[in-house]
Amino acid sequence: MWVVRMSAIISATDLSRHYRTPRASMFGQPGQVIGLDKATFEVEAGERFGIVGESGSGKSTLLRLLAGLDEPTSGHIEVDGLDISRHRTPWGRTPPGSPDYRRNLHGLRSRLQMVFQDPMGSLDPQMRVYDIVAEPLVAQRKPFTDADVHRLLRDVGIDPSGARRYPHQFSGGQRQRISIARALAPEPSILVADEPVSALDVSVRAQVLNLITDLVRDRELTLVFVSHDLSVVRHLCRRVAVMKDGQIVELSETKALYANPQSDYTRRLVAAIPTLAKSMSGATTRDLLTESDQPNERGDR
Ligand SMILES: Nc1ncnc2c1ncn2[C@@H]1O[C@H](COP(=O)(O)OP(=O)(O)OP(=O)(O)O)[C@@H](O)[C@H]1O
Repeated sequence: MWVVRMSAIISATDLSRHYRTPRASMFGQPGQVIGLDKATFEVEAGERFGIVGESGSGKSTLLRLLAGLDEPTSGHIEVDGLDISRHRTPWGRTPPGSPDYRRNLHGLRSRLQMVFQDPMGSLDPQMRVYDIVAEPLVAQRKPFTDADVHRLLRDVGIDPSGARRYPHQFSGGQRQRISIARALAPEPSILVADEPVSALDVSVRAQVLNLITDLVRDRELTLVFVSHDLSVVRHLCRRVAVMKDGQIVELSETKALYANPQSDYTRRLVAAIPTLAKSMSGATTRDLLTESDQPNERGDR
């Protein structure tokens, strides 16, 4: 029998990020906080990969490294064939990158895009929706037309007639749709979603989750989805990494993780976190979407 092994699109080996903290006194030594400690994992192309953990467990630190927004203090990271492992010095400084590194980082911008937790905070309130969605294309000097921007808006369920408006004229759910359109604009191969629904009203969470699921499937994207809520990850992800104190304490197929959590920490997470399904009267995200999801402006909150 042939075993088809998919290729890793993200590969991290012993990836660490230690933060320096200021000296407590004039003669004291600066302290250190471990944001991420020797994380090793791979994400396969086209996979939906979840990262869960309580506040302070290192999820954002890991994401920043994946997105090239920060540099590790040690370890290796490769995203879509691009090595972005430039190390910070122990003094917290970043050495100038080699031309290869800078080229890789530039390449990463079009291959990996992020959707953040708070759509209001991540969208420039002074920019019109059209310019927000086109921004990555302008930054990467990619040619585009009005029709491209309008199609992106339609793809996320926003009527293109709203393209001249500003973010505050939309509801929270719609603003998150606009950030998703912006993330999709450069046609990335990887979408990283950092708690994309936790700032949204419970009634629209399922709609946005289903939108992400559909877009990821239709565009054959790799999804890295971060949440402190295991129930959300359960609906979306094939595998999940559980983080605690900067370490990956468990990494397994989502089903196995729920059926047979290996660590006490994971068991506690599974048992303790209120589930999306429970908070929505037992309906699954898919059920909720099929009931009614044709958002109108300010229709979803
Ligand atoms: N810039 C920084 N300087 C110092 N310590 C930091 C910095 N950023 C993060 N940390 C520390 O690193 C650890 C991991 O933080 P991180 O933000 O990655 O966790 P998280 O799981 O994303 O938490 P949350 O869900 O609250 O965002 C925490 O102890 C945090 O205090």
